[in-house]
Amino acid sequence: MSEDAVIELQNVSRSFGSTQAVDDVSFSVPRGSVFGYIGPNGAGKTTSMRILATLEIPSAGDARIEGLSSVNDPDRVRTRLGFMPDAFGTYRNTNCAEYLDFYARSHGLVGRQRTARMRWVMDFTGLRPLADKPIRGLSKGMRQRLCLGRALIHDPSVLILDEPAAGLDPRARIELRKIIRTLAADGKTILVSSHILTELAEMCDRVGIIEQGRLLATGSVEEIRGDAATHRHVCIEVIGSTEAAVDCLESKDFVTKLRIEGCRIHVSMTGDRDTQADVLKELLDAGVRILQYRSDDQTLEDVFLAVTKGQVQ
Ligand SMILES: Nc1ncnc2c1ncn2[C@@H]1O[C@H](COP(=O)(O)OP(=O)(O)OP(=O)(O)O)[C@@H](O)[C@H]1O
Repeated sequence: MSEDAVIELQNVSRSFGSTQAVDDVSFSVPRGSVFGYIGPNGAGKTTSMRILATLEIPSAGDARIEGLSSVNDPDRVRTRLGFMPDAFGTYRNTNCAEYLDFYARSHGLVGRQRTARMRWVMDFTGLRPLADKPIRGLSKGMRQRLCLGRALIHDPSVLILDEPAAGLDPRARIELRKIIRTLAADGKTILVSSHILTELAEMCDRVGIIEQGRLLATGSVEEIRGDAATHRHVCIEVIGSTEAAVDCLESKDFVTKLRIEGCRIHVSMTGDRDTQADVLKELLDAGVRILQYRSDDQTLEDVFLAVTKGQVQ
């Protein structure tokens, strides 16, 4: 296990008949951080999360939670792990308090310990006013909170949350984001999947992009933005005439487009971060006086579209 890796997939593969749901995926998540798992429908997110959560056996590779194998040591893994599935079944006449109490008992919590834990979860998730409400009467947002409460009831150190923001309104999403950050600040290690890419950008320390079972990129949002781009957009503001800068830029065949706006030049080019840095050096060497040289930022959606091919299986 790599040092400090609390959640770890090691060359995990899983196939269902001819479908390769997860194909040699490896990544690790250090303690107290949030890792976002992004991918289109059918990419393999749920399958890999279920493998970590001891609910699925990989065809190859291993999944580890705090160094324990989800495959060989599932009982011990379950004590440390809270899993929030993308869909959860409930008994419709059960109320929130009964539901949480059932899971608290299943985890072996007794007496004052169980009462204290129930109280904490109700307060943390904001469910206390709804304690006596039957689950069938809960809104989508409140059901998600209940499901998160269930995952938290035994105070696990690791959380795996499969699409927790799906179907939530904007306010509920913001609240969920805050809850996840609070849990991470409290030392919990969290793996969260989503289609809502901008959500993950703000909530995650690192992200992984998966498509057709293969992990295409991992890193901080900034790193992925930089590495994924094969097209770069730069805005250069010069002092005085733009002529020398334009001459220099036009001599480069990787520069695909120039647009001049007063003393600003908007440049599109093919290449990586090194290319972008080389252009700055060449402009300075050519005597161009540069006031500003900045990337026109890519959104996480742009990155996602650049990295994935839109293939589904
Ligand atoms: N039990 C199963 N039997 C057969 N095929 C399965 C099974 N579970 C998953 N698959 C297939 O494996 C692939 C990956 O599915 P998975 O649910 O892991 O993707 P996902 O990224 O979570 O997708 P979504 O965002 O739509 O939930 C899909 O092609 C799916 O149809």
